[in-house]
Amino acid sequence: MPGILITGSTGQVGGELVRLFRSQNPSLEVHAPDRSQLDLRDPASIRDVVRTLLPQWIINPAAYTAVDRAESDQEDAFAVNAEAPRILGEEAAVIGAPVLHFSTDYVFAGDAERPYEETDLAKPLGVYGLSKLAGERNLAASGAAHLIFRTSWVYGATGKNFLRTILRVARQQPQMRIVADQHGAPTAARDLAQMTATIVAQLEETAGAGDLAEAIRSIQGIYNATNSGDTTWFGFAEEALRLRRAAEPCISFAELIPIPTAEYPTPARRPASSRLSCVKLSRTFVIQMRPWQTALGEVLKEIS
Ligand SMILES: NC(=O)C1=CN([C@@H]2O[C@H](COP(=O)(O)OP(=O)(O)OC[C@H]3O[C@@H](n4cnc5c(N)ncnc54)[C@H](OP(=O)(O)O)[C@@H]3O)[C@@H](O)[C@H]2O)C=CC1
Ligand SMILES: Cc1cn([C@H]2C[C@H](O)[C@@H](COP(=O)(O)OP(=O)(O)O[C@H]3O[C@@H](C)C(=O)[C@@H](O)[C@H]3O)O2)c(=O)[nH]c1=O
Ligand SMILES: [Mg+2]
Repeated sequence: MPGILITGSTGQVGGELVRLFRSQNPSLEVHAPDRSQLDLRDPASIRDVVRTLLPQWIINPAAYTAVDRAESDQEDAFAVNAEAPRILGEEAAVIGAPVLHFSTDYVFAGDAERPYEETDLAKPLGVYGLSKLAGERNLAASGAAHLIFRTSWVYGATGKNFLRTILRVARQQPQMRIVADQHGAPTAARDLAQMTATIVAQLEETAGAGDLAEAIRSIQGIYNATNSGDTTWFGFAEEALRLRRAAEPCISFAELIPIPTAEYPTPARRPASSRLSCVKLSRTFVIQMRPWQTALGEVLKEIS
């Protein structure tokens, strides 16, 4: 039965997308194959799944997201982040299904003094960013109607993310050293899913009985999509612990110590400023993303 194909459903954004689409419209077929049913490192597996399911939409939040590990695992990072979007795009083009894809602020070098716009020059500092940039370009060249959402610093109540690391370690250690000179926008996975569902509904409405892929082509391309406002990793951790302390006054949490990036060496370099301007998104789709603090407060209520 036709419907939506969502990759990466065990991940943060994929999980939220599956939950949201299933709850919004129980009669919609939501196909959410896991890695055992759809291995994105394997082009034959991708082609097989798309040709069998013939979805009306393909949403691809799956990715190789281990930023540091990617430095020594280029092959897998590029297979999942660069080649899979190409193959998905090629198959989507054949069946006329639009592809909604996710990318990252880490495509930028991070030396800009203002928020990056979609047309700014991308110049990744590491393998993860390079592989994601290649994925954007491969999808764009595939012939599929597509939207690429560049987002940043994704977190949720479950999964592997900075917020959950901070909350865990802050109960175990007296002090935590957190970089305070990398700037960006924390973005809730659920807000990205909500945004995606809103856009899908708008586009279906616009297309009406006409061709969905054709309706998308005139606006296809890259869209920055983050919660609004910005902070540093230190500021993000500080706000999370401030809210936690208010909710759990009897528990003692680590003291946070702001440090420069140079004092937190990692295999992959990260951008100093990867703030993204979301003006294009809000103009095109009439979407206003919430402030990151509001989203954080909501997500924290779900974490015990
Ligand atoms: N996390 C972040 O901070 C940011 C993420 N993004 C982008 O947003 C999107 C969503 O990220 P997020 O939800 O956080 O990612 P997660 O790391 O939470 O989830 C990644 C998903 O991809 C799946 N996956 C990875 N490799 C394969 C494979 N070979 N075959 C099949 N599935 C695979 C994982 O499956 P499994 O569980 O089996 O490993 C998992 O379901 C991605 O495109 C990411 O690049 C952009 C900016 C920030
Ligand atoms: C855990 C920890 C991290 N840090 C620093 C390291 C790094 O500079 C920054 C963030 O660390 P993390 O490794 O959690 O986050 P990182 O893996 O860099 O997160 C990135 O993931 C990919 C997928 C993206 O697309 C990006 O938008 C971004 O969210 O915080 C500290 O300073 N102290 C700490 O205790
Ligand atoms: Mg990480």
